[in-house]
Amino acid sequence: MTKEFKTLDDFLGTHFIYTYDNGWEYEWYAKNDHTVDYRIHGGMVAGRWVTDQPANIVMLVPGIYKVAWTEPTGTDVALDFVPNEGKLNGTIFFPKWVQDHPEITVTYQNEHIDVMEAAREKYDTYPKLVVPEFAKITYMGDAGQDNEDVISEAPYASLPDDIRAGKYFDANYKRINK
Ligand SMILES: C=Cc1ccc(O)cc1
Repeated sequence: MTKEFKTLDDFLGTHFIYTYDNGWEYEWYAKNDHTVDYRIHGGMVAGRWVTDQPANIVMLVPGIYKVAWTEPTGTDVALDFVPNEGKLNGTIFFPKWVQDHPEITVTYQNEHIDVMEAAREKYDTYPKLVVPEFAKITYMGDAGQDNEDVISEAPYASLPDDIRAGKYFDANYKRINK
């Protein structure tokens, strides 16, 4: 995908894979102007995936986008995308309990919201773990808005490579092996 990002509409519906400078690999989709989906392929909570997370999504200046949300786990996230430069800056604010028990969050969160809410009550919030990192974008795809096929199964080892190799989506950005 080689388009130049200028407007908010250019950003909405875009599917990204990127690797943070600490080695953590994330896949993230701007589903619409108030919703994001993502899958985590590497790092402290690799294996976690989430759909339909409400988020605030704005364009700061042409081609630069800020996205922020708070999760049922109590984790807060702020991402600044500069897609024309192939990079972003993300800060993740983890409650202490996620650092202590990451395995609780490694699941399809949508089916376990009650588990996240119980854990955030049971365990400590502070001190938070703040992870501020730049990331390099390794894939961008024009999935269109509200495409339920983009993030629609659990992460597995070769998934980012399959997407980058063009083996995962057809010409209409639907999953090939469903
Ligand atoms: C905790 C979620 C999360 C999703 C995407 C990203 O880049 C960082 C954090």
